[in-house]
Amino acid sequence: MSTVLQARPRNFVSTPAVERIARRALRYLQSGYSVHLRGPAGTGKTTLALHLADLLSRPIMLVFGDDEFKTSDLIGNQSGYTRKKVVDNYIHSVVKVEDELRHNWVDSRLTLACREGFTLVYDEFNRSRPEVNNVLLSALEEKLLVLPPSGHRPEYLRVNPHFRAIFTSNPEEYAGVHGTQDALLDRLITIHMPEPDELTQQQILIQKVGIEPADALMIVRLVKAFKSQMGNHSATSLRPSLMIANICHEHGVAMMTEDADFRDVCSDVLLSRVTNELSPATHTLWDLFNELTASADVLGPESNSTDVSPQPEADKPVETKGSKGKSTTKSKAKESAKASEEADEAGDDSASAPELDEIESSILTFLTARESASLSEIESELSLTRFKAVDALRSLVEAGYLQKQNGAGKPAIYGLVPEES
Ligand SMILES: Nc1ncnc2c1ncn2[C@@H]1O[C@H](COP(=O)(O)OP(=O)(O)OP(=O)(O)O)[C@@H](O)[C@H]1O
Repeated sequence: MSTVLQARPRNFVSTPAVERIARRALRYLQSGYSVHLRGPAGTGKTTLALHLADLLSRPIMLVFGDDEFKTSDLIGNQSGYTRKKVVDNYIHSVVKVEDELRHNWVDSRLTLACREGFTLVYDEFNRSRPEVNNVLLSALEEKLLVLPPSGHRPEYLRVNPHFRAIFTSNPEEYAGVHGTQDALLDRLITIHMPEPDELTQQQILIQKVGIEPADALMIVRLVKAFKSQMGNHSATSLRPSLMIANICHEHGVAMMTEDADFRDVCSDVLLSRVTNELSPATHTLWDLFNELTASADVLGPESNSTDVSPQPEADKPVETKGSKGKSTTKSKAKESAKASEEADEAGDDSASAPELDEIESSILTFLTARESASLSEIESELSLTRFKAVDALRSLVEAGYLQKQNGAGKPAIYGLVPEES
């Protein structure tokens, strides 16, 4: 017996890139064509296929390609017998016995889908041997499914007009994958599924795992950078990113490149996937951790001042932390106002107060209300990208508005520079 699947992919993430592919595929399906989603492992083909099948609002038959498959696994087979015995004893001296033995035919998923007009999702169909899939050729083109000869039922099944098929496949260079007959490809509309873009991967991590946008972005970038440096193009970074995010989220591991547990999780997930030698791969990963740590490591105490991105002279505060000790944010504001008044009186532009851009001002306003926050919190509250947040925080720390506190193994916290007593 075949079970009908009512699939509603949970947390399906639809970003503009996903939406575009989905719209294209849906258009073809609505016009009566079958669609083939092809791409490397982990690009979201199965998820999209089920989403599309769900959009078609018909029951779904899900089949997974398998090298061991026989045609009967697709269309059905004879299963057991029905015996019919008629004993006719109408005239007591004559007994007529009719004994009939019939094979029972059981539809498999393709036959059921064709008969009832369901949507067939044939996942990784090229893992089945090509000759097994031949039965699809007439079903897709002539809309006739050819069944094995039998004296008790028709050998041709007219395909229900609602029947649609969505195929997914990995490229042929993958292990365990067969070539596909041109005749079948010719009947399908093939859409190439590339690696999901950064935004899609980030959104999938946020929605499926429930982590902060900044953490999701950092993991996606780390995995992507590692994969590209290792020259690994056979799989996407989505699955390993999801694994790392899930494990860290469930076990309370700080998603920070300087955290030892985080590094362990990433190493276990990522290094097991590389075909390169382990030692250089480990070095590459460690270099990436350090690079990312450095890029998120906004200017700390004065000792890091060489790290500061240069600012135009006129924008620099009148008093810097290094020259006259720490000033408070409030007193800085007063200083700025005073400096600006003096400058107005003297007609001198050079002493004007440091100008804050929109992002810096919004961070200051946010921290005035919150007192302190981590980089991730600032990013997500103010919807900033990591680079914009880091740049703005660096400027604010350098200008003496903010201070950064590094906690061992915990995210750095930014807060207003306290009032001088
Ligand atoms: N649009 C999406 N929304 C939510 N989750 C997604 C989306 N796309 C992919 N995923 C998630 O990414 C992971 C990989 O997706 P999926 O299994 O669909 O990829 P695939 O291309 O079929 O991989 P394979 O070729 O290895 O079978 C899954 O955990 C899936 O839930």
